[in-house]
Amino acid sequence: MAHIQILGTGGTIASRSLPGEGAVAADSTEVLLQGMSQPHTVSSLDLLTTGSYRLGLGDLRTIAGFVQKSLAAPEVDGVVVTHGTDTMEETAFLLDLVHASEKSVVLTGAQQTADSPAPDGPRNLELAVQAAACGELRGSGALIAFSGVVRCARGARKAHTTAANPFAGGSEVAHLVGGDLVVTARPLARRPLPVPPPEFAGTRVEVITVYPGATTDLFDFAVASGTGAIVLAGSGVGNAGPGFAESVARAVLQGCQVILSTRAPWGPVVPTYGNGGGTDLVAAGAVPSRDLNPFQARILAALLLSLGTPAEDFADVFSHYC
Ligand SMILES: NC(=O)C[C@H](N)C(=O)O
Repeated sequence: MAHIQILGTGGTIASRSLPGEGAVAADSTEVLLQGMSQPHTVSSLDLLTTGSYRLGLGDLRTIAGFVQKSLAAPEVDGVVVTHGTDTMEETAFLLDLVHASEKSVVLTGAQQTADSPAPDGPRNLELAVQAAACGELRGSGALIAFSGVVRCARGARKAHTTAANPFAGGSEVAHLVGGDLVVTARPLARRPLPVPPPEFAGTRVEVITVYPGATTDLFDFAVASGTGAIVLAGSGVGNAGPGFAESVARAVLQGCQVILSTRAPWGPVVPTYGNGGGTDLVAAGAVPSRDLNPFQARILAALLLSLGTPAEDFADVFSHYC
């Protein structure tokens, strides 16, 4: 029997529909745990009670701090974070980047509110506790457990708005077979980064997407208004239209880091094309995000900036973690 620390942050798993107000996070983790059957002991703490679409980087830092403290407690064998699904991939990836324990941290949530006729929260929470307690999954870092599947935080994204399992990507490490958790893979371990310092909360990293006819106005405005970095969600393997390579070069000269990611949902950034494409964007100083989607690339960039990574080392350090 293991002891699992549950940290609540809200999301649909904790939400109830209020007449005229829509679904709002309301339930404490105590309430989520009522009637849950599992063989492990649990303790719970409510950090936040909010939809994940309202979270800021300061909230992600708070969550990371409590996760770290919980993992360090000798009586705790694993940690579960209940969280909205909208931005779970960001929090999960931050937790993975700073994860420095053999114990697992497992994020879960729900697609149906707690007061819906068929809530999925209780069985997702049971799965998350099972995964956090699973000895075979030790050393796997931050994981997302949802709808019978446990996957790595790195590479996971909310890929469907309403499906029972909205997550795709992120290597699958385990799944349920008739109530048993079958472990199928182990993720690569990377050297953990330090937990976010207070500066993380105020670090600005904007995501700008390209599309046919996109001007550089938003990009240039972000640079002029002092953003620390921009993630450019390019087309395909990482391309952008007229003017972007010049804007990237100007941004980098002014000390704004530029990350080249892709608006395509899957696949790596592979600088290939000239005439303003990825080859020119990288020559202008953009750092390819490889397999990281724009939103996880943004979290890595914000963490590195907040840690005071020197501008001349940024590309190397970023490339090491993407
Ligand atoms: N399914 C969910 O949890 C979505 C919710 N809007 C949230 O991210 O908080």
